[in-house]
Amino acid sequence: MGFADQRFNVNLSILFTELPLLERPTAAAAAGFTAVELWWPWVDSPTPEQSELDALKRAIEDAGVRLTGLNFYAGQLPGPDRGALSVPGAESERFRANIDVAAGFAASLGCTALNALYGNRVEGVDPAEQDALALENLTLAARAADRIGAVLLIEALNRPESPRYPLVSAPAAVAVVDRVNEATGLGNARFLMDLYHLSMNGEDLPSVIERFAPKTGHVQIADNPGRGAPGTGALPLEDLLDQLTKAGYDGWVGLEYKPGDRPSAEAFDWLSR
Ligand SMILES: O=C(O)C(=O)CO
Repeated sequence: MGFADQRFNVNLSILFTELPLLERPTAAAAAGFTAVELWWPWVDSPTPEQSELDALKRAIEDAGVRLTGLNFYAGQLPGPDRGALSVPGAESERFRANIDVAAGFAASLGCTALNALYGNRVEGVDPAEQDALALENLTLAARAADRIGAVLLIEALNRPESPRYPLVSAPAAVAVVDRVNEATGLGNARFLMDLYHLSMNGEDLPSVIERFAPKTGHVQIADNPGRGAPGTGALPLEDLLDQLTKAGYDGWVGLEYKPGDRPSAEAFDWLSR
């Protein structure tokens, strides 16, 4: 086994960002990829004009790539926001308004994985209140995902870069996955195992894989330190992905890393090594 045996897709919200959004799918195809994923591209707008959605859909179709993952509206990523669904008031309303738009867009491209970032803790608001709101919103999102035959992903981020995000360990994110599945009875909530974020939290990655591979609906990678391409840091990513395969994970692996001081098209040399 090895990198050659994995199905990689490119995250177009962190790679190829030197290009306008609509040019990124073609650039990913030119770099040899058949699938892409995206954070919600309109950071200020959970409900963009239909013409904007249509233009992105056309760009993805014309490039001949598949959209395999899409984040719901989550505010400004990778910061200062880290999601909207647990944030009472306007942000929660934006998330709710986005649910059907994001699910409709995903469905129009045959995308079957929707990632719902939880949101930061808000000072002065009881965490229990935020968690109750989150469960309500995640339940709505899971139902919308189910209507289009998709899974709802729940991701752990890392504490150093997202100190106010409450899901900063694999068990914490998986506990939310379980709560959502209990609430909906649908079973379509899954863990998004981002090996970079988990390693930043100091987690024992082989043991995370052993425990949680069966509940994992998507995997993302970047090396650590630096959130760069595999080989730029110290993570044994090839071995970890092999372990995931052996544990039964056969889904996509999202390349969610920064290209560094070079054009994104040159950030895939590790694949041919
Ligand atoms: O905000 C981040 O860093 C993410 O990984 C979002 O998916």
